[in-house]
Amino acid sequence: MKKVELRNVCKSYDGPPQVVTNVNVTINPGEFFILVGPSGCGKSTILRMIAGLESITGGQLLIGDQVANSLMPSERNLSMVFQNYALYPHLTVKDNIVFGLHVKKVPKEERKRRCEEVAAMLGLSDYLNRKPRHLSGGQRQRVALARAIVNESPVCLMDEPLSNLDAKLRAHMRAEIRQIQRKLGITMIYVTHDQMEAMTMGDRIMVLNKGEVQQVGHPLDIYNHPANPFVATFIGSPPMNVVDATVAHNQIHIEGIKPIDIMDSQLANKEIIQVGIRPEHISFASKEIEDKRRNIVEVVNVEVLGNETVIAFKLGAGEWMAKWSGQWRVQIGDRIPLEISYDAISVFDKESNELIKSPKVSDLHVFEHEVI
Ligand SMILES: Nc1ncnc2c1ncn2[C@@H]1O[C@H](COP(=O)(O)OP(=O)(O)OP(=O)(O)O)[C@@H](O)[C@H]1O
Repeated sequence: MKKVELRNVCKSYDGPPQVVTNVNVTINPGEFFILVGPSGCGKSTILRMIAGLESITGGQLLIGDQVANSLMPSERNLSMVFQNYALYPHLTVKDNIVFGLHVKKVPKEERKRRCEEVAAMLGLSDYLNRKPRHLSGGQRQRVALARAIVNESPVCLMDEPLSNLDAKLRAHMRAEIRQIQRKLGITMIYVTHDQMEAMTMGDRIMVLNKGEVQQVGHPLDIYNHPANPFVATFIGSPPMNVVDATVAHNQIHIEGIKPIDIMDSQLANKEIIQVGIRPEHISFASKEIEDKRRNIVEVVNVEVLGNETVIAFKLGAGEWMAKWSGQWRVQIGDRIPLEISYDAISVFDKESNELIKSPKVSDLHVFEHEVI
């Protein structure tokens, strides 16, 4: 286990513009840390700088307590799993797994022991004499993982390792990678563009956009308190609905719905704001709800996801989405009553984009530790 620290790390290829700007973060020993963001935001570049496959143009990289900027990749004591697995096609699974140990001149008996151990852990024991072309995508992915683990490096880097797998296998491998990382206690730095993967796997997530860090935090903290509208709409599916609004007479005015009463003083001195609301925080407004809080909207699309229903509806000049648990018989063209309450919304500053107010989280369930 080792920590990895980036201090003001920057990267530009052949002069401006910078593709990575002033990244500051300390990744703790044994942590599962995720870099997530849209295509081209600089995730792979950061990972490759940590691996030593790309030079660092500014700032400092520390691995453990050692400044690593100018160390060769082989001197950094890291293992790496790439998107395309990068297996040697002419070598068997066994030889692929122990290739790095061979290079490091680990004795033969030790190589055999470690290979068998890791193969058993990943369900590869029956395939050790096969060539990669005779394996399925998931099995190849496991070989790449085995090759990274067998090195017993304290830090492992993964660049979109699951993107070539089908949805079911991807979900399975997510859990498997997470369990192995826990078991071995390695520090994991994992790149993905998939916010769901980031939410489900990471101890902490770093959200990037255009080479800049938007927010670093625990998945639920980011979900509940996104630092700005970019993070709010990137994390969560369907994304948070975000719209410009005005503040007047102690009410928030949003085009297409009735004014929302402001219940605290957080918005004093604001005239223009951005309001966000997660689809699951838009509620169905029953008849008992007073008229000034009921909004009748027109449904433009319905997606039934088993025990959840996603409803898209017109709002002002745009479209919003609501997500309700349970099964709802709603049709395109129906007019349905909704409530958007002050407690449910997020508010962002219009100029700085910073979060001013988060919704009240009412459905956080906490298990107390039980002694049996
Ligand atoms: N060798 C290179 N020369 C010039 N620009 C590059 C080079 N490699 C990457 N870039 C640019 O750097 C930026 C960040 O690329 P990077 O591959 O790190 O993004 P990413 O977030 O990993 O994207 P993706 O999810 O699509 O892999 C992009 O704008 C890309 O075009």
